Amino acid sequence: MRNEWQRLKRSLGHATRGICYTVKTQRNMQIHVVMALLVLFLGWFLAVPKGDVLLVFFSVFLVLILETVNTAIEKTVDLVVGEKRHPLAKVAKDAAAGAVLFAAILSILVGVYVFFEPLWQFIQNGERRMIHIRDRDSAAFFLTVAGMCIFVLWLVAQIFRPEKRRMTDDG
Ligand SMILES: Nc1ncnc2c1ncn2[C@@H]1O[C@H](COP(=O)(O)OP(=O)(O)OP(=O)(O)O)[C@@H](O)[C@H]1O
Repeated sequence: MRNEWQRLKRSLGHATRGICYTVKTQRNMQIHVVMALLVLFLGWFLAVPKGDVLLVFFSVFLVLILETVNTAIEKTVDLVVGEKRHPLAKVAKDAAAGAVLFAAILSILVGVYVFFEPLWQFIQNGERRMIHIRDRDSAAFFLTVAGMCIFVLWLVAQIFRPEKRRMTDDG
C-alpha cells in the first residue's frame, strides 16, 4: 500500500514537471494560461449559468491539454531528427499545431456563445446577474474558480521551486 502511494506520488511528480516545463518554456502555453484565467474571471464576474461554465471549462482545458501534447510531440520529433530538416518532421509538428488551433477555434466559439449576451448587457446597461452564494450555480462556480486558483498557485510554486535534478534540454 505504501509502495503504491509512493508510485502514485512519483507519477504525479512526473506529470507536474511536464506541465511546469510546458508553462515555463512555451510562449503559447503562457498565453493560454493567462487567457484561461481571464475567461474564468469574466465568467465569475458576469455570473454565467452553470451549464455555460462547464462549456468554458471544457474548452479551456482542451486547449491546455493539446498544447501540452503538442510540446511532447515537438520534443519527440526533435529527439528523433535533431537539427536535420525532414518533411515528416514538418508534417508531425504542423499536425500537432493544427490540433491546438482546432481547440483554440472551439474555445473562441464557446466564448462568443457564452459571453456575448451577458457582456453586451453589462456594456449597455451596466447590468449583471447578482451573485448569491446560496444560489447553487454561483456557489459551485465560486468553488471551482477557487480550486483553479489554488491549482495555479501550486503550479507557480512548483515552477519556481529549485530543481533537484536538472532536466535535459532547455528546461
Ligand atoms: N525538423 C524539422 N523539419 C522540417 N520542418 C520543421 C522541423 N522542425 C520544425 N519545422 C517546421 O517549423 C515549424 C515550427 O517548428 P518549431 O519546432 O520551431 O516549433 P515552435 O516554433 O516552437 O512551435 P510553437 O510556436 O507551436 O511552439 C513546424 O511547425 C514545422 O513546420
